[in-house]
Amino acid sequence: MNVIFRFRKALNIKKSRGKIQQFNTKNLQKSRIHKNQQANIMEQSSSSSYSENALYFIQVEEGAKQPFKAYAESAGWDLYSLSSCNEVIPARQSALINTGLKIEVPKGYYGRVAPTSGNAVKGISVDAGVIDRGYKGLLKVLLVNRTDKDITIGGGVKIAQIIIERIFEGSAFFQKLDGNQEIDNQQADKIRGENGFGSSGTFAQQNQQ
Ligand SMILES: O=c1ccn([C@H]2C[C@H](O)[C@@H](COP(=O)(O)OP(=O)(O)OP(=O)(O)O)O2)c(=O)[nH]1
Repeated sequence: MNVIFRFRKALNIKKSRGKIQQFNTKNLQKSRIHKNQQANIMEQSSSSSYSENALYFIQVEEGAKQPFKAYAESAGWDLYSLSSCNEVIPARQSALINTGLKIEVPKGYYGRVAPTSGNAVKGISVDAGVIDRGYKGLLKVLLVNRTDKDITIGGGVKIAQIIIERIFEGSAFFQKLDGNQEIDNQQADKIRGENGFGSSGTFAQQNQQ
């Protein structure tokens, strides 16, 4: 699986014998590999073509940092706060921290945002964390402050990691007690787009009805 970091601006255009050579999926092999080889991530301009079998991290906000794999065999890519971040998470509360990135998850996978052990031992954990394929909104991390003191999340700090996991994409059936078989495709046909964080209903809303 290719892992690609797309810059908001087309940074990866290089001049070759007077011609402009632009990276796309056809010449990914020639793409400049990020300085840290262990990161196993290729930089690409935003105008390059798209493959549904690759993982893309797309920089959409100024100060968004490229995800990083610390070791070749790390399960996840580390995620960072925006360079301008200065968010206080009050004691025993949580806050959504923006990464400034969008993500394109490859077909057959989803992204799981998980805590890093380094943050967890300091009492900072992660909630929620399911990133659906087809989600077009900003990738945000729900950080939980489990300590009795307020914690300030500064700019460009490691907040979590994202692991890309396989999912089942076959048909689902609901068999009723009377033996009639129904397939409920109402939700499956909807396009998520930028909807998230309770767009399809929440526990609180159900209780209000
Ligand atoms: O930690 C998270 C969790 C979710 N999301 C985004 C991506 C995900 O695809 C979307 C919806 O998340 P989820 O399905 O968990 O939330 P929901 O409460 O069920 O919302 P919805 O009704 O919009 O599905 O929100 C994040 O950016 N960070």
